[in-house]
Formats: sequence, structure tokens, C-alpha cells
Amino acid sequence: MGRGGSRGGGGGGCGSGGGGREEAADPLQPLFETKEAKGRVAYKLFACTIMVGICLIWLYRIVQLIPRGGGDHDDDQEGRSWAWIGMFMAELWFGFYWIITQPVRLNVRYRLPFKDRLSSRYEDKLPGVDIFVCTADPVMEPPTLVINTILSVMSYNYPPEKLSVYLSDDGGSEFTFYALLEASNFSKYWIPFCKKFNVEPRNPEAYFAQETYHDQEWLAIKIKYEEMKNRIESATAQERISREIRDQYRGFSEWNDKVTKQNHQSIVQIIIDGRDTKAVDKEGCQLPTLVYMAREKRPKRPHNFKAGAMNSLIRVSSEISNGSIILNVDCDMYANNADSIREALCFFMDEKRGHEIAFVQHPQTFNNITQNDLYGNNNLVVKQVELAGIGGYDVALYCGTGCFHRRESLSGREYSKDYRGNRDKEANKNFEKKVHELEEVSKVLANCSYETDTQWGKEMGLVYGCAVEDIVTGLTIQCKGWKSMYYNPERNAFLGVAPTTLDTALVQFKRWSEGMFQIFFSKYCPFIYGHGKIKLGAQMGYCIYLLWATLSLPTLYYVIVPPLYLLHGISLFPKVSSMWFIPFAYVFIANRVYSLIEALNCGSTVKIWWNLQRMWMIRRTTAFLFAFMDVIIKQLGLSHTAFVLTSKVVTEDVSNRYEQEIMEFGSSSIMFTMLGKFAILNLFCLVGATFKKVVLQDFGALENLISQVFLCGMMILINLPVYEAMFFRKDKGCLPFSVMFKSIVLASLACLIMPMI
Ligand SMILES: O=c1ccn([C@@H]2O[C@H](COP(=O)(O)OP(=O)(O)O[C@H]3O[C@H](CO)[C@@H](O)[C@H](O)[C@H]3O)[C@@H](O)[C@H]2O)c(=O)[nH]1
Ligand SMILES: [Mn+2]
Repeated sequence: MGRGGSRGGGGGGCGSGGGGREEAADPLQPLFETKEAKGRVAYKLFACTIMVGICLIWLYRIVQLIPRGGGDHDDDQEGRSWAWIGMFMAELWFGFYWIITQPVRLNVRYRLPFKDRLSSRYEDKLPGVDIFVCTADPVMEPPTLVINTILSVMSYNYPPEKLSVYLSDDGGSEFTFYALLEASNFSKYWIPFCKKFNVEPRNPEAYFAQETYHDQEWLAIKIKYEEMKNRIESATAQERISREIRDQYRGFSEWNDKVTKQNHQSIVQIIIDGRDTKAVDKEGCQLPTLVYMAREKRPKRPHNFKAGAMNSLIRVSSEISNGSIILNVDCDMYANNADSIREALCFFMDEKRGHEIAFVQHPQTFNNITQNDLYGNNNLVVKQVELAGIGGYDVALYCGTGCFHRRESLSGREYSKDYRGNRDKEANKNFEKKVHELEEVSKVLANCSYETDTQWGKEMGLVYGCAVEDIVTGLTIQCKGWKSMYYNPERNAFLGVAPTTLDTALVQFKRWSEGMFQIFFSKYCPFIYGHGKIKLGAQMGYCIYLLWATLSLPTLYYVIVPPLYLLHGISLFPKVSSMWFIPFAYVFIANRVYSLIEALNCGSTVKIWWNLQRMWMIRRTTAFLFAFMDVIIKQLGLSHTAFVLTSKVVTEDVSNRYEQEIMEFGSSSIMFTMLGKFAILNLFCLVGATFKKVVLQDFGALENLISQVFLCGMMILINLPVYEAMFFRKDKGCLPFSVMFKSIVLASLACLIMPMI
């Protein structure tokens, strides 16, 4: 991409590059189109065969459980009855979960917006758009990362007088504030440069990383960027802002010795006032409004994490710019397509359906995915099949970032049949108040006490009390009668930073699976709360994710019990020669083969798929398990929701290993001990069982145990990187000795104790 050599492509002047107006304004043509995915009938047939297989498996477990005198059943039946029931339970749950994942696969739909039609019809009536960027910690989310996101959204291809960008800083950091000031200056050069050369992406860091020398103008702006970055980084490194800079901007007076992350007054600074005709870039074009906000924080007051920040932003922005469309991005999610706002507006402004749409969600995509996606961050099947399938029911999962909202629905308004949208409403800027007055009023809106005895966090704004505030908020909006759109464009609209260590990846999945399971248990359970409001297929679609945590139990059972029984020569599956073997083999193999084909179809490779299978195994046996336990503990009222931020920075050493796709362990977290234990257990069991058979020369019994040998073998194969990290690697990212020791002890204990139960 990039400038594409198209000098003068965007042309000079202050135009926002509306695009083709040639097309005749035909009001009958929709602004977006929906396409159904192909192959539904074939899939239905396939799914039916799997369903039959699952039923046969269930039937086998039941039939074999009922004791029969004599006959052809195995001799060791008595000894295995509890284990047998466990297998049945696990398979019951796997089967049930599989059913949950089916409706979405039968309803995949893609959306296609027509931004040229939008421009030709509504170029003069485009709505005001407020962009919210959230950051929470200047160390885990460095200021340069944050302002790169800010710059990318400030330079959207959209009339700047209708664009306002808000940064919420939960870190309350003067370094972030300083970086934002620097960015506002740099934007005077960056925005005209982007528009003149049609730059993509408009995140300077990403842009300069992908382009090589063009010409003097290019070099000049690159140097300007580097200098700014150096100033910011050196201020952060020295942990102080020089007197000189402090004196230049009145805003710094908000920071004194008493201000800490957890304890400070509200800070609202309008850095660029979009109403000010003097706020122009170096070409004399208007700049978008830019606001810094750090809501009040007090140690004893719950701040509700990102949801709290978003709600403050909704109120503060309603005072300052009140754009009728709100775009919400995380601080690491930069805009990767300058036309995204226009594409999203096609949904909101469509004459026929636009008024019923509350939000348009883009999938989460990342710019730091390695070739084989070691940590399974870029799950193409989820993006292209599952989410698009839920989207087929006019329901999108609000994912907290990359989402365009209608301000009214986000603020709590219910949909009604008479609602026709606010298509013709101009951006409603507050023209009466002076900047200083606006700031003072806004500070009150960002105070802790403002929400006391109000519906904020319940019926208004983002819902509080859940680690996945986004998912639950989306659901409440849908249950108020609104539709939502899932839109996965060809060119990714946003790119973020994916976790680069196993630990961060699991922390994130623990938060997600915990938050989602919590929703399932709360009054927001889609089957109850959504009953009659969203379609059953969509309710089930939600539950694919809400029930993640529950998958931990059957998976754990499967990685522990069959291997142990194998070691002791007890079979838990039908013999190969038995007819009952067929459904087991079919369901397992057909499902995995289908999953592979589905992944390949979505543009994955065999290796990516294999890595993802490993990640699912790891997530299910660690992150999901801890999430499951935490939700149960919370249900008992023993603890409260927390939000563990995922770090966006790592040391160079770690980053190198990530580039080389070497799994990063490095710490002795309990999750890794679990992981190690299961890996060792399966290894012991397979080796032990083979050894016994060799010694006893008893290969005939193997026929009964072949399924368990296979399961164990798969576990070992998928865990190869774990053994490697435990026994062979010497770098800092390997598994510490203590983990190896604990894993071996625990696995041996399990092998020894088993015959006693
Ligand atoms: O007290 C807080 C905590 C977090 N954040 C912001 O929330 C965003 C997401 O945090 P991150 O640590 O990056 O979590 P992820 O797991 O990457 O986030 C995903 O999952 C979250 C819900 O668990 C959603 O809120 C996010 O939008 C979604 O991208 C970041 O911009 C943070 O700055 C705050 O503003 N205040
Ligand atoms: Mn993130």
C-alpha cells in the first residue's frame, strides 16, 4: 500500500476526499448489501452425520453402563464404572457444545458497504463522529503507542470539523498528556501529508516501518516524527517533564506531587478546539478537535475499569462535540484504512435499515502476527465464520474496540418503531461556551460522584461489574430492540498489538472466559435475557464464547483419565473390531478434518491450524479452568471483578523469540505447572504402558486400548514445545527447573495413586 507513487492522488486543498460522485443519486439503491455464504446444504448434511455419531457415542456409554450378565462386554467393567460415568459426562458436554456451535455455521452472511453511494448522497450531511481511545497505564501502554493510534484516527478521510478525538487516560499520566500535546503539533504536518499522498496506514510508526525513502518531503516528515518520538521517550525515561515544556502549556498545572494513578481530580484539557478557526494545519485546513481526559480517581471509589472510562467519555464528549456516531478503539488499535468511517456510515445511513442499527463491529486484527501464529491470536475461523454467522442473525458481538456506535443506543435509548434515526442532524457542537468553561463543565461529568444514584453502568452506557464489559453491553443494546452489524472488510480497518508471550495470551483468555462465563450465570444469560429479543441462533452464538470456561472440565478429564487407565491397561473406549468404534473414530476424525478444511478455506495454513489446536488445548486446561473456578468463587461472593491489563511491551530478548516463534514461558506461573504436569503425565502413561506390554509380551490387549494410545500420542505431539522448553532449552524463555520438578512429581503421584482409587 502506502503512497503508491500517486503523487497528487488526494490532491491539495482541504477536501476530505469524498470519492466518486459520478454515480447518479439513486435513492433506491441501498448503501450496503448482504451476501450469503455458499455450501449450506452440504454443511447441513455433514452436520447431520456428526450428530448421529454423537448420539451413538452417548448411546454406547449408556448401554455399556447398564450391567449385563455375561455376554460380550469387557471383564473389567466393574472397576471402571465411575471413570465411565466421567467419560459419559465429558462426551455429553462436548456434544452439547458442538450443537451450540452449529446455528452460526448455517447462517454465515457477509456485508458490503458502498461508500461511493454514501458520498454522492450525503457528503454535505455527514454526521459528527467522536472517537474514543482508552489507555490505562503509561508503562504497559507506552505514550508513543497511544499517540500513534491518535494520529491515525485524527487523519481519517473525513471532514475534520466533524471529527473529534478523545483520549481517556486511566493512568492519569503527565507523560501521556505530554505525548498528546506533541502529537497535536505533529498532526499539523502529518494530516496534510497523509491527505496529499493518500498515505496508508496513517499510523506514522507503522507507515515509516513499511516504506523506504521516497523524497525530501517524505524524509522531512519522517525526521520530524523521529524527533518527536525521541522527545517523548526521553521524557518518559527520565521520568520528568522539563520546566521549559511545563511552562509552555497551562495543562501541566493539573499535575502536582499528590496526583497518582489511583488518586487525582478530574482532568479535562481541550488540546485542539475544533471550533477555533485558527486551529489549522500547515496547509491552512481545519484540524479535528482533540481532548485529553483523566476522570477522577479516588482509592475507595470503584472506577469500573474501561467501562467507567467509556461512560465518562460519553458524557464529556456530549458536552463538547456530541457527535451522533461514536467510534471506540483501544489505545493499541490504530486505524488501518482511512475510509473506515465512511464504510461504517453506509450501515447507519442506509435509508431502509440504517435507523435500526445500533453498532457496527469490526473484528480484532493485529499487526504483529508471526508467520505461523504461534499463540493462535489471529483466529481466522472465528472472524470469517463464527462472528459472521452470528452477524447473520443481525447480531454482532461488541468487542470493545473497532466498533462504531450510535450515540443514542450506547447511551441507553431503547429502539422504537417510530425511530427514524438522526440522519440529517448536524454535528451539534457547543458553540456558546468558551474552552475554559467547557473544560470546567466536563470535569464535573468525569467526577466519581457524578454517577451516584444514576442509571450509568446499568441502563445507561457500558454495563459495570463484568470483565468483558463490551460483550454484556452489546447484548443489552440488542435486547433493547436494536440490530447490530458485523463487518469484516477486505482491508483490515484496525490493527492492534497481539500478546507476544504465552503468559499474556493466557491472562487475556482468562479474563475473557471468566467475564463471559460470569455473564452466562448472571441475569444477562442470553437464553433468558435475550429470549424473544434476539433469535435463538444468536443466543446460541453468544454461548459459544460464554461457555468457554466450562470446556475446561471435560478437556481436563480427557487429558488425565484415559492416559492413566491406559497405564493400568483398562480400556475406556470400544475395541477396534467393535461396531461401536466407528462413531468414535468418525466423530473425532471428521471433526478435526472439517476444522482443518474450514481453517484452510479461511486462508490459514496447516501449521497455523496445528498451532491453534495447541493453543486451544493450553487455554482449555489452564486459563479456562482458572476462570471457571474464579467465577464459582465469585458466585459465592468471595471476590470481585478485576481487569488485568495485557502488556503491549516486551524486552528485546522476548521479542526476538516471538519473531522466531519460540514459545515464551520464562516464569513459574501456576498455569505453566499445570501445563507441564499434563504433558509429563501423558508421556509417562504412554511410555509406561508400552513398556509393560513389551515386558509382558501382551500385544493383544493393545487392541482394546488403541483409542487411548491415540489420544495420548496426540497429546504428546501437541505438547512437543513444552517438553522442549522443559528439558532442552537453555534460553530465558524456557520452563524453569521448579516447574519441571513439580510437573514430574505431580504426574508420578497421579500414576501411583490411581490404582488405589
Ligand atoms: O482500567 C482500565 C483497564 C483497561 N482500559 C483500556 O481497555 C483497553 C483494553 O485493555 P487490554 O489490556 O488491551 O485488554 P484486551 O484483552 O486486549 O482487550 C479486549 O478485551 C477487553 C475486555 O476484556 C475489551 O475491553 C477490549 O476493548 C478488547 O480489545 C485498553 O485500551 C486499556 O487501556 C482502561 O481504559 N481502563
Ligand atoms: Mn489489547
